[in-house]
Amino acid sequence: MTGADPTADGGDARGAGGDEAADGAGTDAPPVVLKLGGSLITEKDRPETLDDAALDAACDAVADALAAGDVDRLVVVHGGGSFGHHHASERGVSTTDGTRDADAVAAVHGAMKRLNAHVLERLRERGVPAVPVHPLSLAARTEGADGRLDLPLGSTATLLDEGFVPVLHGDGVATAGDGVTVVSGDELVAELAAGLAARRVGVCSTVPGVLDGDGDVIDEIDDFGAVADALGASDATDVSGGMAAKVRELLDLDAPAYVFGAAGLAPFLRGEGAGTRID
Ligand SMILES: Nc1ncnc2c1ncn2[C@@H]1O[C@H](COP(=O)(O)OP(=O)(O)OP(=O)(O)O)[C@@H](O)[C@H]1O
Ligand SMILES: C=C(C)CCOP(=O)(O)O
Repeated sequence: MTGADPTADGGDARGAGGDEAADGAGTDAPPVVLKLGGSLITEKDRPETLDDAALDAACDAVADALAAGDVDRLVVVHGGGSFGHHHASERGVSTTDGTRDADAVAAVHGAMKRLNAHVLERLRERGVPAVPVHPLSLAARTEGADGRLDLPLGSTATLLDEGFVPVLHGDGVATAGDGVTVVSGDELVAELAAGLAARRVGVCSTVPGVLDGDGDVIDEIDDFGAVADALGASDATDVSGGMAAKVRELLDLDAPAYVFGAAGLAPFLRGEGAGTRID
């Protein structure tokens, strides 16, 4: 495996559910946390529209990596794309602006569950033992502009121990003093990486990495200030801060994190570097 991360575990494949999942259960190797960006797996500017080819390719890469034993324990998170962001934006809900309208919460959460069901189905079709974890039912945010996210991880950790691939998603989140706000997939990635002591973190989006002012991929980022000028919001409907918010979240982690495009997914899962390394 050329250029492999020396910490890659090369453990048992868990490419299928049932007995194979049970056989793989009980290891406590640190997991890999992977976010599939909503920009990647949906057509972000067309409400509730999947990017079929991109989603299929991403699910192929995940299934292949598990079957080959390149990754043992894997947690997948996906973003909102044209499912969550569209509904949240229409209702004026974001990571900082909450709603007390139950219909608005149902619209955002319902859309994210529909996207989650598509992701789960395509992973399971490929033999990946993927099961859903819905953050709205688990998490809470404390009050104020710097509200802290509390994401209990017992369910995700136990699913991992039992040989499953938990699949979380950006969602609504109960927020003290503000009803329900949006929790982004990037925030979830950060919580999962810290709480599960992740080995590596990958964020797969539509860009080949974090781009500098000339449009070239930045190899490595270890300081927000040094790249802040180049970091913008998303170029599509997005209520959670785009690339700038992503880099902020990833810089706080202990685990090495990578931001890459579709072509970087298989190398990342093999334990190689991809796109921009953030640490
Ligand atoms: N310096 C930069 N380098 C790379 N992308 C950038 C930069 N500045 C802004 N962006 C935008 O950030 C987008 C990626 O962030 P975005 O939040 O849309 O991705 P995602 O995580 O795939 O989607 P989602 O939030 O739906 O999960 C890129 O498509 C690009 O438009
Ligand atoms: C808009 C919603 C509900 C999810 C946002 O998650 P993200 O796409 O990871 O920013």
